[in-house]
Amino acid sequence: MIILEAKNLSKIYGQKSKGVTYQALTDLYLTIHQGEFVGIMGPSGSGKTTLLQILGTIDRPTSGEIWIEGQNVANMSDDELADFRRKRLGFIFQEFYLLDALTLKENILVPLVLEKRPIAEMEQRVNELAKYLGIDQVLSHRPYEVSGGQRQRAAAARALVHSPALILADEPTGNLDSKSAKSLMESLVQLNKKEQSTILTVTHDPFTASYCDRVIFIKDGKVFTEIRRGESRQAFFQQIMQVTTALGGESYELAKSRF
Ligand SMILES: Nc1ncnc2c1ncn2[C@@H]1O[C@H](COP(=O)(O)OP(=O)(O)OP(=O)(O)O)[C@@H](O)[C@H]1O
Repeated sequence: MIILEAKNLSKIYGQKSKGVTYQALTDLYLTIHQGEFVGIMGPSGSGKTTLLQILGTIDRPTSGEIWIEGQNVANMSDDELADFRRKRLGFIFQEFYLLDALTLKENILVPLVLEKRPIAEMEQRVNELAKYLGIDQVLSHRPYEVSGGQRQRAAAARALVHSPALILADEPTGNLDSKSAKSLMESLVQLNKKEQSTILTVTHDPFTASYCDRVIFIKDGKVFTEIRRGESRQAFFQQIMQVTTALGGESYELAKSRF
């Protein structure tokens, strides 16, 4: 089943009347199926964050269509979008955006409370996710009382708690050390398999991307190429490195040493 379909997507920043415009996305097409774990990579400035924000309905495209679960979100009003975003999407950012005044458990519960779900159901769901993500022992702690890796696991649990149609992540491992990054990605893969959740993540890190089923490379606001993972994650990592090198950009010597 197709969860997300973007057609002919373009984004122009700035105002034509002022003569200062920048075309960040050009006629981009993208299809994501249910249960897929997809990475988006590309050089700095290629349009990755712009794409994620538009797919996440945080920003609007200049033209084109975005269908999520069969609904054209580009046609929705701001109020409809806010409702749709809250109910059907989940977000994980590089900065964890947890509320310091709340415990991890309360932070994770926020999306369910907003949906007014029954308390017993909420408890069960949070405990189940926390166990999967290995944070069940620290649920009563506040964000500043746990490690960065645990904070990001809590943020992942919050993104998943209401079983959204699509989870959008922007550099989820960007603030994590390599060990925490590895275990976060392993947990996300496990959850993705178990819950058939659909995850789309922007990353500049080939190691993080190697956990995805498919990686789409963006260049100059268009899809440059895409590659799919076979049996071996290590072989996929090498492929990702090759495309990244072909596209130009940073050196990833450090990433290599993580296997
Ligand atoms: N609000 C804005 N107004 C004008 N130009 C913008 C705006 N936001 C982004 N851009 C430009 O659009 C292009 C794409 O930006 P975007 O942040 O999507 O790239 P990116 O691939 O995520 O880059 P990075 O890897 O460095 O985060 C860049 O050239 C950027 O300068």
